[in-house]
Amino acid sequence: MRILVLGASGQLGSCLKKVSTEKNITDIAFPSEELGNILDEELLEKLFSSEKPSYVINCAAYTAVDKAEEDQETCRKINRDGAANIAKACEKHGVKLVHISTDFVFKGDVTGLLSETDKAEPENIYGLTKLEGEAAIAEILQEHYIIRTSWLYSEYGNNFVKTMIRLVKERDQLGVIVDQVGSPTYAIDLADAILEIVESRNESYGIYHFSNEGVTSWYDFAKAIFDISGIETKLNPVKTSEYVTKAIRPAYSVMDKSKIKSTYGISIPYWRDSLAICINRLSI
Ligand SMILES: NC(=O)C1=CN([C@@H]2O[C@H](COP(=O)(O)OP(=O)(O)OC[C@H]3O[C@@H](n4cnc5c(N)ncnc54)[C@H](OP(=O)(O)O)[C@@H]3O)[C@@H](O)[C@H]2O)C=CC1
Ligand SMILES: Cc1cn([C@H]2C[C@H](O)[C@@H](COP(=O)(O)OP(=O)(O)O[C@H]3O[C@@H](C)C(=O)[C@@H](O)[C@H]3O)O2)c(=O)[nH]c1=O
Repeated sequence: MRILVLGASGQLGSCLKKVSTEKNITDIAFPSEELGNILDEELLEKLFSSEKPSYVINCAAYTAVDKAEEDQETCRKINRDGAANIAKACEKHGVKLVHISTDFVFKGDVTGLLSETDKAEPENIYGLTKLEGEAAIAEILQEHYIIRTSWLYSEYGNNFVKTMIRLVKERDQLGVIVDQVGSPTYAIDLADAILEIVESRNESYGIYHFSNEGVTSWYDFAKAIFDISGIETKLNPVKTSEYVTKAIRPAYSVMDKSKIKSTYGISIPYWRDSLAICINRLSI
């Protein structure tokens, strides 16, 4: 059962590399962006023909949320058209697709758990193009799993945890938004869940929500990062209205994970426990 990972050099791709090695999964390929450019249909055709995967895991995306507001065209090309190109290749070659999406497809005005069937109404270009990518896949390919996740971090790539640890060295105090609430996700835990789904061969296609257990604000997340790291700093809670960004972010995006847990028997760690593991690995 060969697995092909696209977007392999990003944060989640790197976590998939680490977790697949730990799980002793060897029939898996991680092509570079040069060989696996999702905007190049001919290249994808060659890759699918040579690798002959049973599953593709797509981690490739445009993830610069603020930049996307001014760079709509590129963002849409990657998040919508790129996703469609992969789905077309999967359909042609009889391949199952695991695609990753985001809590930013939601508006963030519901203070309850968001289920897979709740209305998605993105407030920013990144979220909108990710939702368009989901729709394109669903139209082209039946054999798809779309996993929406939120607030991804790990020891790899760019993320909030690494940004906080960098900024604290540069500034004597930090202001972090306290009125945006969600669930952080250790990308290693997500990689583990994705590989469990693939290895289960359970063909319950459709949309799933996955994050770590628990709920927090960006401010409380930052506080936990510094507490666990033993870093003392002056951390100020700020309101969204006081922290100007190009993109609007959901005020409340907490996803219900019962579907993925009951379908695949996945047990999900509490966010603070996974954060401690990540910080421990970062400081090794
Ligand atoms: N990061 C987060 O907080 C969250 C992410 N997600 C979703 O999870 C998935 C993985 O995210 P993450 O690993 O953090 O993101 P990264 O930005 O770390 O990784 C995305 C990768 O895709 C690559 N890429 C961009 N364009 C192409 C292309 N045309 N062909 C092939 N590869 C390309 C990027 O390369 P390059 O760097 O060269 O552009 C990068 O290596 C994405 O679908 C994202 O939308 C969902 C919720 C939260
Ligand atoms: C760096 C920084 C950020 N913030 C705020 C801005 C924002 O509301 C929040 C997180 O900022 P970041 O830019 O790190 O993260 P952001 O890019 O908004 O993260 C999102 O990325 C995309 C890809 C997703 O899919 C989402 O689930 C989510 O993880 O923290 C502060 O308040 N103070 C700071 O010093």
